[in-house]
Amino acid sequence: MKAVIIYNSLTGTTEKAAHRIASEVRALRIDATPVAIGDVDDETVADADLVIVGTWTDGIVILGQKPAGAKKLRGLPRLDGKRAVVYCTYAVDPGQTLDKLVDLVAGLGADVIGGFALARHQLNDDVSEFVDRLTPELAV
Ligand SMILES: Cc1cc2nc3c(=O)[nH]c(=O)nc-3n(C[C@H](O)[C@H](O)[C@H](O)COP(=O)(O)O)c2cc1C
Repeated sequence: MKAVIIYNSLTGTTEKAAHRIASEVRALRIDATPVAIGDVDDETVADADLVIVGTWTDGIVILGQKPAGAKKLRGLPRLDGKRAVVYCTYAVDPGQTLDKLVDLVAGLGADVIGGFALARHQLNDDVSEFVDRLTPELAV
């Protein structure tokens, strides 16, 4: 099992989450690599069994929230036949960001098996809960 964590980060929170997810997943003896969205190429996803995609919440605090970098995300390599999990980080309220991110990544052809919104003020706790929820899927 090999997992890749693709992150889109502006100020570092989503990147930090990606690295923390990677280290928690590695603690389960599963290969996990964080990759910034700008560094992703076809090879990054080719041999991944699970693709985790994370971005930050962009909106007007509690209105019109959406996944940041949608254009970049839509430009990722196709994920046909891949299982994927998504996450967004947020400050106050992610609104529909996660659902929109699920749709976006499903649009790349992935089978999206779950998603999680991570609050930036309790990032470590939320990452732990996220990885706990993910653990049964990682055993497959
Ligand atoms: C332009 C902009 C708009 C944002 N809009 C929202 C929002 O509508 N709701 C929210 O909860 N957080 C919002 N945030 C906060 C970010 O989603 C949050 O801080 C996130 O963790 C930042 O991730 P990053 O450090 O990886 O860029 C916004 C941040 C920016 C810069």
